[in-house]
Amino acid sequence: MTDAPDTTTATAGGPAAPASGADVAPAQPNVSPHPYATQRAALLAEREALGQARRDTLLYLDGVTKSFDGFKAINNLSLVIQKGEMRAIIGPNGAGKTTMMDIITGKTRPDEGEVYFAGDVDLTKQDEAAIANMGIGRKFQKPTVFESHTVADNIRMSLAGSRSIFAALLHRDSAGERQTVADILETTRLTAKAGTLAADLSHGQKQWLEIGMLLAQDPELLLVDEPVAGMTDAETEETARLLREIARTRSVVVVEHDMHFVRALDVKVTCLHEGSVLSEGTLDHVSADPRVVEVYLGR
Ligand SMILES: Nc1ncnc2c1ncn2[C@@H]1O[C@H](COP(=O)(O)OP(=O)(O)OP(=O)(O)O)[C@@H](O)[C@H]1O
Repeated sequence: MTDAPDTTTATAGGPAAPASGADVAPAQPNVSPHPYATQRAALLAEREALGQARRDTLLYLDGVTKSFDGFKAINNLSLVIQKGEMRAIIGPNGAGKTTMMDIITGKTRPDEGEVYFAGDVDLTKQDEAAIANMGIGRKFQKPTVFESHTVADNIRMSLAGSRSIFAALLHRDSAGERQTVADILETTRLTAKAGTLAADLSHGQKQWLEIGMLLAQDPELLLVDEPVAGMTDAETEETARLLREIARTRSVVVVEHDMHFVRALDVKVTCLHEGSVLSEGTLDHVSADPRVVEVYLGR
């Protein structure tokens, strides 16, 4: 039998007293705990430490697997995003980036593994609407704005929450709402375009507007899929600045292939491959990883 840590303190010649001193504990013989009890205590302590690590994170994926017709699109994927962190996700086509986002947002259910938000919320048990309501916003690659409405109205409609779009347009804004819209327009570089129809924006400005519409829902975590695809170089640079500003108050996960943009983000990078994390760290570290060069950057 191995020595086990004794959880009691023996008094000289007498029975054990509780370590914390106080008032309870009837007299007990001073015996070591059964080895199984010791193992169980160690297991519980380990679980408690894991639970604590999970509770300190905003997004926690562990051992996540998802197969489509026997093909593992996500394969034992583990990924942790801290509160207030921005993370860039890179990786070759088919690496599982979109499927990972689908799992986080409840569009796809994993076959195995844990997916937790804000410590304790098991996302695998929530549907898409509930996940959006609890503060996870997603921007797809193609912007979907209301083209026949002004930029400001697009943001007001997203602020409206449970109001219908029609009601939102008739609704008289409170001073607080006007300020929020103004702040979002400023963050998304669209103040001068507030009265412009969304249809008349450039592609890059439409992407920013959609980011603004997400911000109007006040998400704690933003998932952004290839935001700079099709943007000019100037728009790409501005998008990096814009996302860095947003990430001062929220967590952001950005999937992107444009390495100039990823460098401008200047954040930790995760490279996915065949549904798992292939490499993780600074962009310099990840791009110097021979495995990343082989499957992605060297192509
Ligand atoms: N609904 C589905 N049914 C069958 N296979 C799927 C489905 N969704 C994804 N896959 C497969 O899973 C793998 C991962 O796809 P996924 O779209 O997640 O990759 P990705 O990293 O986002 O790629 P890309 O950079 O091209 O967008 C691919 O081989 C894809 O064909």
